Amino acid sequence: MAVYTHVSNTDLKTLLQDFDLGELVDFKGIDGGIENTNYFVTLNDGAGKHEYVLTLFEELTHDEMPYFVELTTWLAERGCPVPFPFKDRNGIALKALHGRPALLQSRLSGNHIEKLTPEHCRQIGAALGQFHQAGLDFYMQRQAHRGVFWWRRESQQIASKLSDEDAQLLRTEVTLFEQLREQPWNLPQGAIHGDLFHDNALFEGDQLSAILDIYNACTGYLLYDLAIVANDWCVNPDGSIDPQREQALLTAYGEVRPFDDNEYLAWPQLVRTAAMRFWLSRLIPALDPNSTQKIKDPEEFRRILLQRIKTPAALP
Ligand SMILES: Nc1ncnc2c1ncn2[C@@H]1O[C@H](COP(=O)(O)OP(=O)(O)OP(=O)(O)O)[C@@H](O)[C@H]1O
Ligand SMILES: N[C@@H](CCO)C(=O)O
Repeated sequence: MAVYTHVSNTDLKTLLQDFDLGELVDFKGIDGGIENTNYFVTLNDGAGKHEYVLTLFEELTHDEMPYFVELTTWLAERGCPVPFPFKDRNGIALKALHGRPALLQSRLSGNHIEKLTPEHCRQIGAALGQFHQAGLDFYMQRQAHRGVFWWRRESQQIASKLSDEDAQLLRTEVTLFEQLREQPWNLPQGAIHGDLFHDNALFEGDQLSAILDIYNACTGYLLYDLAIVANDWCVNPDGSIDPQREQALLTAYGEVRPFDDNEYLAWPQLVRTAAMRFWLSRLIPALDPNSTQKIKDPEEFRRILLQRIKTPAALP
């Protein structure tokens, strides 16, 4: 379960003294997630009970947090269904608990979807288009934590633990992305989510109600963000792509933010780069005997990468 840092009743009551949100009724650690510690928190403000989420950040530092506080507030104000942090009575959202950055956020309603349909993909495509449009004039920048510099370094460090074939596959993808960056394509960039897997979305019935876990957000190619979504939302368990779901995703996204000409050229590589990035981030803890992180299967993304190489992707 993803409670890495234990929060006691007293910790929480002390934190809540800074806010005017009500009395603590209940709180409970959340099972899902692998990076951060999350608790559902119930408060009573006298008029009734309200639900919140307390997140303690296990990897991000205090210095990195203002980007996320500002971005989530910015996006929520522009109608994106993202949780936003509450400010205490001094106007401060960013708190600290057990030395970790902590935020008390809105709890959004809805459930995770297990069986993805073209309609779910259409909705997430439109919502990601809206997210990117809303973020275009966002005033802060952040370099990706697991971006080009990270995968260049990590792919070299891990190579000795891989088969020659896999090490070569990683090297090739890192090089191909570097070649893409050198093209004079001027691909649209902005604030991207960076990890919009379907387990980071909630649906109320069949309506998208929340986009969660924005803490991989950074400044990057908008199309790369869409590639991350396509590789998770539109893929079958064997790594093959479901063309109907992918068509629904890309068409809905393109209706909100029409693609630039050069994005058509970049797409076949960006879906490969996105598959490589998650293959690598899953390989690192899986091959580290001392890792305390919950392990997700790296093979899934190796299969997707091979599939994307075998059948080059195309934007509609
Ligand atoms: N604001 C929220 N509203 C409703 N549910 C939430 C909220 N925040 C978190 N959750 C629930 O907690 C789960 C874990 O949260 P989250 O995905 O942010 O954790 P994480 O460890 O940061 O994630 P990841 O494994 O994707 O890195 C979510 O999948 C969701 O079920
Ligand atoms: N969504 C990521 C984990 C969180 O960053 C994965 O499935 O590998």
